[in-house]
Amino acid sequence: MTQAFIALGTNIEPRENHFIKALEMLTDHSGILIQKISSIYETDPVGYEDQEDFLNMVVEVETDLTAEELLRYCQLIEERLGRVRTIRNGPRTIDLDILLYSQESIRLVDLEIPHPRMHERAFVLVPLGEIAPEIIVPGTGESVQKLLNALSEEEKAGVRTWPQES
Ligand SMILES: Nc1ncnc2c1ncn2[C@@H]1O[C@H](COP(=O)(O)OP(=O)(O)OP(=O)(O)O)[C@@H](O)[C@H]1O
Ligand SMILES: Nc1nc2c(c(=O)[nH]1)N=C(CO)CN2
Repeated sequence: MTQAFIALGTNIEPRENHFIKALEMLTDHSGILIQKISSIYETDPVGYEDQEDFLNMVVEVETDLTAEELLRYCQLIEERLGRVRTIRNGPRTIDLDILLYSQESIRLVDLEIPHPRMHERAFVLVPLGEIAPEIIVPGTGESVQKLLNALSEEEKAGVRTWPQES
């Protein structure tokens, strides 16, 4: 079994429902065992900013799928939940990104692990840091906590616990 981390994001309502359905589909696969689930965070959109806020979270799994098989299954979940690709970085019902697959570095045409943009994204590092602060991100030689500490206060302020207390 291999330890892997998957980031989930959604910014089309019903956002929480998309997370529930995606987690159900991950649970349903006999080759995937969910180990840890982070809190859900509400996050300012990064990249393309003229869109609704996201919900983001990270799950740790143990899997006997290869990294490519895991990618295909994540893409099946995206398809089943009705994801339509329009604008780059634009709105989505659900996005599943494989962040880490054991301590492997993988560079294929359609799969790069560690996820190439994870170390600069507070919406990934905050939930990942909640469940796996000590994990080293291959290629950087740094722990998730260290990468998180390197982000600016402004970047971290774009990631808030959810639901918000009123
Ligand atoms: N680690 C990875 N996890 C998921 N998809 C990946 C990964 N590495 C490469 N990809 C590829 O990225 C392609 C584009 O993914 P997608 O449309 O979800 O991008 P995006 O979510 O808009 O942007 P980003 O990748 O910056 O989060 C997918 O078809 C997939 O093959
Ligand atoms: N806050 C936030 N911003 C994003 C997200 C995301 O999941 N959360 N995903 C993107 C492309 O994958 C682009 N921008």
